[in-house]
Amino acid sequence: MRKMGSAHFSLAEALSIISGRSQLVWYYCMMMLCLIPYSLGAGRGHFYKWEVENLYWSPDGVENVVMGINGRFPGPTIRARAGDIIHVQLTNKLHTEGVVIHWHGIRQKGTPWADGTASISQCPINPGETFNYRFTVDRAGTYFYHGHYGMQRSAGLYGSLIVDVAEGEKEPFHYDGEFDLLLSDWWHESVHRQEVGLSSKNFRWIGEAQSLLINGRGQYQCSLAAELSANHCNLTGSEQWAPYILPVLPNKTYRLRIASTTSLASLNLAIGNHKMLVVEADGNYLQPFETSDLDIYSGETYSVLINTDQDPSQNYWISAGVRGRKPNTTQALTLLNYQPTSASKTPQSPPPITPEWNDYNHSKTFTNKILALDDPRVPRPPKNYTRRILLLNTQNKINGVYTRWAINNISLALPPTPYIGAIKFNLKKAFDQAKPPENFPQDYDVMKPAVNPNTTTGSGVYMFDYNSVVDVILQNANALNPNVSEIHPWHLHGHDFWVLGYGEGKFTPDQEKNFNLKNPPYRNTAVIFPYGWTALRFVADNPGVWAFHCHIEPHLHMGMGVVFAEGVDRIAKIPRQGLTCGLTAKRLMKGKNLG
Ligand SMILES: O=C1O[C@H]([C@@H](O)CO)C(O)=C1O
Repeated sequence: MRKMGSAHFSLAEALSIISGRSQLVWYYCMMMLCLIPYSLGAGRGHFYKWEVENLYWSPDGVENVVMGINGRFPGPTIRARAGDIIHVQLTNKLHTEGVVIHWHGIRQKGTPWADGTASISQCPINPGETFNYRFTVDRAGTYFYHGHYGMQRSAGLYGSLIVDVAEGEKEPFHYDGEFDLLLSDWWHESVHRQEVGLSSKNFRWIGEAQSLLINGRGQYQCSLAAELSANHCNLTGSEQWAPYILPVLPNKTYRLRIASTTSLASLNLAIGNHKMLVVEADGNYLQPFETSDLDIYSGETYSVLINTDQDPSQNYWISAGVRGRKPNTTQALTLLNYQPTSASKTPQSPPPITPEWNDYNHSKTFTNKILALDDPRVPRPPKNYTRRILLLNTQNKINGVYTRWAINNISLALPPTPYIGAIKFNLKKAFDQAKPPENFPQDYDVMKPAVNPNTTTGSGVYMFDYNSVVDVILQNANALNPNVSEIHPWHLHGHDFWVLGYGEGKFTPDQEKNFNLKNPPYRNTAVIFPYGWTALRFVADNPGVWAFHCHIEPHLHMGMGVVFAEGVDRIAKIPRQGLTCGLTAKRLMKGKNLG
């Protein structure tokens, strides 16, 4: 039954996900009772056996070390149907560091211990050890997975996770074929060196990426577009860094599933001569809208439809370039290759030009077009909230020497005991018991550097009443240097939220009257623009402990995140596998039951 890659797994395993009590389940299965849930329509199971290891690889033509899975970079694509059960048996083959994998956009209803966030939902998996991720993919959509320990996502630990509609269900749009595009940025400096630079007394910023990658492939030393110059890439197509080409037939509709797992870059994607119809974001359907270029921030996913209605004797560039930071990285390129035209035919038109990096009006116009589809599958927000918290994002110093990011003047320092165990077993020494602040001083000037940039680290938790409606106002501000405020894409684990609105400057309660309660997009990642605010609403209906953080990897490393928790007392038995560190390990050693 078990082999490398994907396979259906046993009914018993399927059941153990549903109940979280594998031994009992085996017993019941022996009694043949396990047939009942299957006949009631439980999803199909997919079993994957993965090994995470460092590999020599050339993502952009320069040999480097990447964090891969089963000898590949990026990791294998998971493909399932809504309602299916995924079981990834993950073995850590790294030599000297732990690892975890987060299933980005999957809400982990009933399986909060499988969220794959080190210090929050589990202990890092030690070298040589194996952890079983079992969870249900409850909704069709475009997702991805990635490392969530230190900066392992930046090291290349990521892959696509695609969920099709359940058998017999239909998408609200038609397409003839599809491609997955996983976008990332790539540094030649090792992630270990980057982490040291960011955490040292003499702060060293990572700088801009050397390359942008599409499905793990970029070109650093040469250009695909520079046909007549010596700099033209000389490729056979079999290189690890040869572009992932999209072969299409004329007069068809294709779905491109686009996910950004970038460490730092905000991107803009465009296809020469082709418009895109945007239909899905973060696993939720959108009111379709047409665009000639698409902004995508780290942690976001989109589906777009394109019609291959252009001259079929030509090929067309697909390009992705940096937005929101002064770019120092060349565009990523690949080809929309009309069949039977040869893929070696260079497009007639040059690659689309990325809008100016600081043309924020362009980004805001795009963002404001993103609205939920009028469809019962996309939930609408409750009209009122139970609790509202304001989160001020600032860049700070600690003791005048370390550079960090802070939320309401606390910079997140993750503790060694996973919160999920610490809260469930009331281990008060495991993290700061003081409630983290819910707002910031009224007179804080978001347009200027902080008067006193000093901050402290903390590990407190925002605890929400189960089923309460929470509003979060993310407030951006000036960074340490004058006239600098950056883009931050915030990602919430365990939930989707409604994006009720965006605004400029400091949020004031009277702006609530402009909130979109009718058809706000339902997402798991939303951006705050420089000097602006973003208002989110979600229902705290998923028992667990959930990270909410800036998806820019170095920013999270520098403390830009908070921890949310709700209904932890309702969590069924947490598998011991994930709790064998910190104070939960001590509890296990004392022989105390973790149930
Ligand atoms: O966190 C960051 O640090 C640098 C800069 O602010 C200090 O060098 C930068 O561009 C960030 O996004």
